[in-house]
Amino acid sequence: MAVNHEDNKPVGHKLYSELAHKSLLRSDALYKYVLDTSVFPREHPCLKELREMTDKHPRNVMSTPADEGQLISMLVKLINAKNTMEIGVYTGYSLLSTALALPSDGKVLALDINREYYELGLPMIEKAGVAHKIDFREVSALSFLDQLLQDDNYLNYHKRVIDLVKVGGLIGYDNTLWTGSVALPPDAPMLEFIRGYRDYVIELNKYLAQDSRVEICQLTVGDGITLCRRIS
Ligand SMILES: C[S@@+](CC[C@H](N)C(=O)[O-])C[C@H]1O[C@@H](n2cnc3c(N)ncnc32)[C@H](O)[C@@H]1O
Repeated sequence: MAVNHEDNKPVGHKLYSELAHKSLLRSDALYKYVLDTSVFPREHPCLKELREMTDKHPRNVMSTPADEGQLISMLVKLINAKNTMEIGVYTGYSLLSTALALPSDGKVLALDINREYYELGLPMIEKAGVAHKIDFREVSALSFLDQLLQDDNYLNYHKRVIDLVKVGGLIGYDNTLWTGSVALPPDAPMLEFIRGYRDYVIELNKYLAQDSRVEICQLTVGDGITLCRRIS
């Protein structure tokens, strides 16, 4: 749900087509400035190719934006990550960002229920010379992580993933502001797919805020990313 911040009225999905991006930064000109100045000039050519290919895909709204890919790359390097996991690959923009940022012996376990999406981006991943770092599994992530859980909601991911991350390790949850809908009243008009997942996102955010095992930082990049650094 997009919100016009001047009069605080929801404007539905119109904003996506007008701005052609899903950043929470509601100034088209400012977002373009960020991309043109700091992101695109440094984007790896294979990431650029993957992004441009994905832009033509009918489900391109799912793709990780380039500024978020840049953030992921920086984080992977800052924490000297070696073993990472990506849940939800789509065509692989964040996966390729991660794989490029990892050392040559680094690994990404990449989980998605749809191999076809992954295969769309695979030629660019191979061209970038990082396919050897990726272990792709076509699985439903929760059943892969823990056969016991039935309910595919966001909080259940946290309950599994936290045990897989060492103290000092980092988890990044994407879409935690869910196009801004988390701050709207429940009866506000919003797209069905936004409403359908909104409560799960709110539940995750509340849980993370009180989870003493992690230090958290809510970023307003892309659709909202919550960084969780495991501290105990
Ligand atoms: C928002 S997209 C991910 C975007 C991706 N990180 C990128 O860089 O473009 C969500 C992905 O999650 C996958 N997915 C949905 N439910 C899943 C599940 N239960 N287990 C694994 N993958 C799932 C979808 O097939 C889709 O490719």
